[in-house]
Amino acid sequence: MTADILPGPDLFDRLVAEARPDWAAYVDHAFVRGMGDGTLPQECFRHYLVQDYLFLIHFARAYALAIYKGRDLREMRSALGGLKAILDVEMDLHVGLCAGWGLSAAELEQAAEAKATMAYTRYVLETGLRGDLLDLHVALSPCVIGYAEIGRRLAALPGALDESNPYRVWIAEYAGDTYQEVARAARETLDRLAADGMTPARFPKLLTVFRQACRLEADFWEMGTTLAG
Ligand SMILES: Cc1ncc(C[n+]2csc(CCO)c2C)c(N)n1
Repeated sequence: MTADILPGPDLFDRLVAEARPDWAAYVDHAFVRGMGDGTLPQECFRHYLVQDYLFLIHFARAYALAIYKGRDLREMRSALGGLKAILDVEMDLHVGLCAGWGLSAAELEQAAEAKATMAYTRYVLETGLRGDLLDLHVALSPCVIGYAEIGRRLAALPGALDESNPYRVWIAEYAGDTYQEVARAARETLDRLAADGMTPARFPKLLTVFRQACRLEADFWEMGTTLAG
């Protein structure tokens, strides 16, 4: 390794360390706390679920873009795995969760996209379009890895997983081993890409993308909290 190449490991931790206020505003948003103690108004959660359905569709498109941006078959197949997981598994899980909250598939399909959903998803897609695979994965990382941290934090709160908390299914899903493993793999992907010739000059640019994505995640919670369209 030459002196001007930063080591790959722990890129995600370094981004979080440099973006603390934005990260904290996202993972500790009032919407999140309201899920933990069960006080979040249920109409806020329903609004969030509908917008998250639209969000996941664009998220799938971002993984499709990651296939295109892959530099070899290994990277392309890895992104294909993420795309298939969303289209074949996550979307069905989400539609099932929505059904439990009284939201029909037709309702989801007809919903108008809120501005916060548009802003966040298009920012991620645009970052990936103009940049390389590392830019795209950094833009995706607050979403993929952030939800694992939120799930873990909430599950550790007393009573969060009790029968009486209407949000226990959501919390258990993200705190569960399957999702924690998805987040661990996303960290590994970042480290692998960063180890592949990332220069020190690159870090501030990636940090800008990371901070922006954290702010847009916080805006997504805010949209749910205020029922904004
Ligand atoms: C606004 C918002 N941010 C993050 C996630 C979490 N998430 C996004 S895609 C996906 C599947 C990864 O394979 C998961 C778990 C979400 N649902 N909504």
